[in-house]
Amino acid sequence: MRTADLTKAFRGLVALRNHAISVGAGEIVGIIGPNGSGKSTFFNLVTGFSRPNAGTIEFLGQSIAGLSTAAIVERGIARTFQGSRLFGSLSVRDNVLAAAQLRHPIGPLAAIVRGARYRERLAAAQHYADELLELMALKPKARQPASALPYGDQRRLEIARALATQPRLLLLDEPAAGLDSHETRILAGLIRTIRDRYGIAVVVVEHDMDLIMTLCERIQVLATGEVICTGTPAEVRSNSRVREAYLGHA
Ligand SMILES: Nc1ncnc2c1ncn2[C@@H]1O[C@H](COP(=O)(O)OP(=O)(O)OP(=O)(O)O)[C@@H](O)[C@H]1O
Repeated sequence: MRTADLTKAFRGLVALRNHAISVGAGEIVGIIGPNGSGKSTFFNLVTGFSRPNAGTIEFLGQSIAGLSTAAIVERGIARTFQGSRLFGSLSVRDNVLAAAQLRHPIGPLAAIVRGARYRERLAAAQHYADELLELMALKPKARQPASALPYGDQRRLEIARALATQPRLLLLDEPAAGLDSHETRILAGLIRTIRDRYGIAVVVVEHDMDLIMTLCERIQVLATGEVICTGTPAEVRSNSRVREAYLGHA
C-alpha cells in the first residue's frame, strides 16, 4: 500500500496533509501521534470510510482512493475499530462466519439451491473460521454469544473477524486499548504470528508505546495532520521533532 500527497480537510480543518507512506508485503508498521493528529483519518481514507480531497492511495498497484468500503474489502484490506463492532447476540463462530461473507458472499440463489459448490464454499469458510478461532485462543468459546466474552477476548474476536475476509493488509486501530500488560504481550505475539503465517502486512495505530516499539519494524509519527518522522523504532525514539510533539520540548 502506498499513499502520496494524501490530504483530507473537514470544513477548513486539515486533518491530514500531504501524507505519504509505503507499506510492503508482510511488513508491520506502526502509526503514532498525539490525539487529533490524523491517525484515524488515515485509516478512514484507506478503508473507504471517507474520501480524500487530494492525493493517491495505491494497493497492489491499483488506485483505491474513493472506492466504497465493500470494494476495498474485496481488494484485500481489512480493519478493526477503536470501539467494538461485534454482533453481540451471535455466537463467536458466527461472528467470524458473517465476516467471511463480506469478501466471498454466498449468493441467495446458491443458498436456496444448496448445491455442491455452496456446500464446498460453506465447508471451506467454516474450516477457516475454526482455524482463526484456534489461532486467537477462542475455540473453546466458539458457541458462546460474543457479548458474553470478556473484553480482551472480544478484541481478539474483532481481529479474527477482520482476518476472515482474507486480507493482504490488516489495519488495527488501537488494538491494545483497555488491555492489561499481559494481554498486550499476548496480542503482540498474535500479530506477529498473523504476519508470519499468512504473510499479511499490518499497520497498527496505537498509543501503547511499548507495543509499538517492540512490535513494529517501521514507525510513522503524525502531528497535527503532518508526517514528522518515518523510521525504525530507534530512529523515531531519537528524533527531536518526535520528542517535541510528545513532550513539548526537544
Ligand atoms: N468527521 C469529522 N468531522 C470533522 N472533523 C473531524 C472529523 N474526523 C476527524 N476530524 C478532526 O480531524 C483531526 C484529526 O482527527 P483524527 O481522528 O484523525 O485523529 P487521531 O490521531 O486518530 O486522534 P485520536 O488519537 O484521538 O484517535 C481532529 O482535529 C479531528 O477533530
